[in-house]
Amino acid sequence: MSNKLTYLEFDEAVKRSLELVHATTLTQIVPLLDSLGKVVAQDIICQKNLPSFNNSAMDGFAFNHDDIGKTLNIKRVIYAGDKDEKVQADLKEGECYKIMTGAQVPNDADTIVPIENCIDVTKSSLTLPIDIKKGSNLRLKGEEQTRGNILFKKGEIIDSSHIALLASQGIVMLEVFKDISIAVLSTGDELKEPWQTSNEDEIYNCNSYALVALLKEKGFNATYSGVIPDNLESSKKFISNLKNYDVVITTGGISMGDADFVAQAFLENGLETSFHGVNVKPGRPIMMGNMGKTTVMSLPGNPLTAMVNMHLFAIPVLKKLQGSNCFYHDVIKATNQENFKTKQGRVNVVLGTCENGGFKVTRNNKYGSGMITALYESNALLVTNSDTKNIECNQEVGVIKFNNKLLEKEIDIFN
Ligand SMILES: Nc1nc2c(c(=O)[nH]1)N[C@H]1C(S)=C(S)[C@@H](COP(=O)(O)OP(=O)(O)OC[C@H]3O[C@@H](n4cnc5c(N)ncnc54)[C@H](O)[C@@H]3O)O[C@H]1N2
Ligand code: MOO
Repeated sequence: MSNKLTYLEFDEAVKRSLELVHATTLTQIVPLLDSLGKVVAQDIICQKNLPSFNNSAMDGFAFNHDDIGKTLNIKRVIYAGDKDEKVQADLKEGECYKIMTGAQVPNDADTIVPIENCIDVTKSSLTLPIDIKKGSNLRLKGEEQTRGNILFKKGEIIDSSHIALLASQGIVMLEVFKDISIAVLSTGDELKEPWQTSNEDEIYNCNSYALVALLKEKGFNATYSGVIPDNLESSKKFISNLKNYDVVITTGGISMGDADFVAQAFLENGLETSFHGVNVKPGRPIMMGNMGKTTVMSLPGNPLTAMVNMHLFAIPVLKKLQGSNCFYHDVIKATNQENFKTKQGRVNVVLGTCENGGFKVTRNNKYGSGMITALYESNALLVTNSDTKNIECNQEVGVIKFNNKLLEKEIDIFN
């Protein structure tokens, strides 16, 4: 326990927290669908043109644009999947192909007209309208992507749109960064596990479960590793067993209380503290550093604060360590719907709900750090700079939604 914490400025703490880690270099090969949510470890190069042959965007007729306005005989019908002689170019003057969406277009047709735009359509002939642009409804080989192009880059997080691209290339296995290993721990003799009986004077450990769940929501695999005991010797021993993890995240025991041994126990295990104490409300006691090859993130015990710190400070660091290119918060613009006050002299992190272009502060910003429901009632954070005293109704604000994707470039998050 230190006697007094020095509170680092928020910006500096964010900078230092990101400097603590470098992208992992460990990779693994995974099947296509198992790559969802993982960070890709190599550029993905186009191997098969998109599309890979000229094809029709409509059910209709493929013809030579010189024949516009004429009555044409239907040479044959071409279906999606037809190949070889069925798609050979063999139009004679005054002929066209009847063609289905996705079917190959022979080289002697340069334009497609949808069936409903033609005149006097019979089984064997039709008349073309005169107002058709050359090349319309013809999807050209390689117009979307050509072989050799980068489809997406190393460091991107695979989502369903990446899966579509990978499948379109016939890629069934790919290289992703191996999951970083994360241990989540609590501290405090007052804690009971949710499956235990708890008396009126005991509380349930909700932080560890909330943090493991939040990490899962963000694509990480964390292990709940127990409660660090509230005494220095046992804490030291407990922590010495965690050095194989890439990251250790703790909650509680890092403030000024007589039972706040966490910082000391980490220090005695070789922690090089990057900062302990940040000028932010809530979350002031937060501590980060490296203990050998393990990054340590000690968050305050108050449940609301622990989760807010996790969103704001910890997730970006973990994303960077996991190999993602994107580790800066995105901010969306919204209209503030209710006046509220903030504490000047500190960066404030304010909970609220961001919906339909509006931001509504939670409980008029009068909730406590120990609360659990205020977080449940919110889906976003608003960060003020230390000069801000209040946020006016109808003021445009910048908001960080809990489910935002992170960005490659840093942007201003302050209000
Ligand atoms: N003299 C001072 N006291 C405090 C300061 C300060 O600057 N000077 N800072 C306050 C702030 S701000 C915070 S936040 C808390 C953080 O303290 P700790 O990180 O040491 O957390 P604890 O004291 O261990 O616990 C705080 C609170 O949270 C409850 N808790 C802890 N772990 C869990 C858990 N896993 N699940 C649910 N609830 C948990 C714990 O019972 C306490 O009620 O310190 C202030 N004090
Ligand atoms: O960080 Mo504490 O939660 O401000 O009360």
